[in-house]
Amino acid sequence: MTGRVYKSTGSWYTVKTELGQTYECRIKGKFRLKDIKSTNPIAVGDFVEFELDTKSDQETGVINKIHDRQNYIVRKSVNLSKQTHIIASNIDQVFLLVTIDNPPTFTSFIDRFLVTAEAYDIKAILLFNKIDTYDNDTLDEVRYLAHVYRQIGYECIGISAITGKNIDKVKSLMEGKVSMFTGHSGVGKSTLVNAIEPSLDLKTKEISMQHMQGQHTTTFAEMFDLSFDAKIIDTPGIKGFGVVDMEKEEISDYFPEFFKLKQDCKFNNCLHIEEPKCAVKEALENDEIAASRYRSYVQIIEGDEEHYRTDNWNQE
Ligand SMILES: Nc1nc2c(ncn2[C@@H]2O[C@H](COP(=O)(O)OP(=O)(O)OP(=O)(O)O)[C@@H](O)[C@H]2O)c(=O)[nH]1
Ligand SMILES: [Zn+2]
Repeated sequence: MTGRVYKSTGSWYTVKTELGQTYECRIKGKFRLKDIKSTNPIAVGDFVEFELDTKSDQETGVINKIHDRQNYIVRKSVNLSKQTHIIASNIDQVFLLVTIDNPPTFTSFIDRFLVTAEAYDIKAILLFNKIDTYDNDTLDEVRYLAHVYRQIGYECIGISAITGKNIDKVKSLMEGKVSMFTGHSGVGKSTLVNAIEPSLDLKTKEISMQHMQGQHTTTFAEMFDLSFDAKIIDTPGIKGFGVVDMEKEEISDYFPEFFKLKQDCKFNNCLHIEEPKCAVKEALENDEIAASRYRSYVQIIEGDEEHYRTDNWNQE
């Protein structure tokens, strides 16, 4: 039978068939995946083949095949260096919640997120939340940022998880798809998910607090079916959106507006930093590329993590 993994607790996987039946499944014997050094062979979101285990009293299943993944997000495993933990797979889109203040979301953070989404090959959408609280200047800032990111090709929506403004738009984007939500603590992720599906009580907060208190709770991603043909993957206790190792040379490929210009740079291995006749820098000088995007790019290239975290320059 074919099914999809909704939950994993280490040795057992909750698998749901197309008909909506769920089975607790195990993996039989050694299960290796080529090319991925992973601590877990099967992740939430995976499509798998399984057989019912007739020997046991309860109806359980044995997974014997995993379908190729469209994409997947990973976390570095704490103990085993070079090994990664696959958090979830086959994700159609990820929504980044952005607030201008309370808490502030800087463009450096947005751009890091977008680079990661590009590297993972997952569609990213920006949701500017709490617009019910903004004065005119702050709304101008939202409009400016939305303009910058729309120009690059990212969908941007101003929303309020409290008043319900544009929640219908978010819901219609979610139809027929698997979505994730991310953003700084306090941007309104729980409030938004609650506005989208009031009956769904995600455990995000509870579990991440246990996590912080140092209890040995291992947290796992989980997929939920919503009432309107949409799925959400919740990743309790997992900060951010995973990590991708990138070579310096490939970073600009994940800035779509830079990538488009790359062929016009004099050097085909141009890093768009010091090189002469660089199409990206020319575009920057002509205001065809946002200065904040270029700054984010340079920060990532320099790998200046400390600077990135403490950075609080204003978005223009
Ligand atoms: N005015 C207003 N307040 C909001 C909105 N969305 C969320 N909030 C408030 O912002 C605070 C944080 O919201 P949460 O939904 O808990 O934020 P979160 O992103 O889930 O936070 P973490 O669980 O820490 O990651 C709460 O007090 C919410 O009521 C909004 O659209 N407008
Ligand atoms: Zn260049």
